[in-house]
Amino acid sequence: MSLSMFNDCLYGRLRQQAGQHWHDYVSHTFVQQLAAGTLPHAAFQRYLTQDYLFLLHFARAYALLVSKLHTLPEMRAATTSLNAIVSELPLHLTYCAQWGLSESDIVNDAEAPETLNYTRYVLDIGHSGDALDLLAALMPCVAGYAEIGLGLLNNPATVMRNNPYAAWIQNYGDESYLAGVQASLTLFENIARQRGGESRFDALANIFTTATRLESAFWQMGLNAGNTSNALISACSR
Ligand SMILES: Cc1ncc(C[n+]2csc(CCO)c2C)c(N)n1
Repeated sequence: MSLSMFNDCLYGRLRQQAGQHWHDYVSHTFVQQLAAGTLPHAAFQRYLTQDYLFLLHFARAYALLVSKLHTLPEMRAATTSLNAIVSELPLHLTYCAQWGLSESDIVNDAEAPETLNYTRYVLDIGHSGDALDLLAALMPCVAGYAEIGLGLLNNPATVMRNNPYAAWIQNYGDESYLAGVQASLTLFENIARQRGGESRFDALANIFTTATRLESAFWQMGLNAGNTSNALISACSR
């Protein structure tokens, strides 16, 4: 699999039209600092904790997608993604433990506005729209992380030795993970063909770009927590 998979078909056109918003998401300062190994510990911890809460709701969005599909192969494809997220959640807790975060720290943390905004937006699109609308809201997350992971792994400037975030970077370039992304892209293109994707381009672009902006806001939430003055404020209020 190569980065060219991101240029084709409806997905490629949606990614293209998102323009600067897409660029802001995939090359966010959070991602750059992660690649350099310079991201503050507090920023990554905040991101990881909120990501667990994010993934819980994302799994619900995939469950909603299953209910909006009509054929068994499509339902199977969406169920595979749902299962991948649900089975990744305990692994996420193990990973968090290495960063000094216990399960109760994570589960009891209040959802950040950025987490609420993003996940409930996706669920709202799912409830008010059809399977294609929902997939347009899900794709920036699914395919964007693969693009970020592959981009970092293929970039000679990425620091992999003595980088505390190397395992995270490696994970998003993993073959089995990328196969899952490919399956989601295929499902998206099939549903787009069935449900008049081209004639709905503007509405889908709006959804896709909104989800992309919410991804950037999610990175920014993590980055803000690593900001020294913010870290001091949150330490004082504990
Ligand atoms: C904020 C945020 N955005 C995207 C992902 C990545 N991600 C979440 S579910 C999924 C597909 C199934 O594994 C992928 C790629 C994340 N973890 N957190």
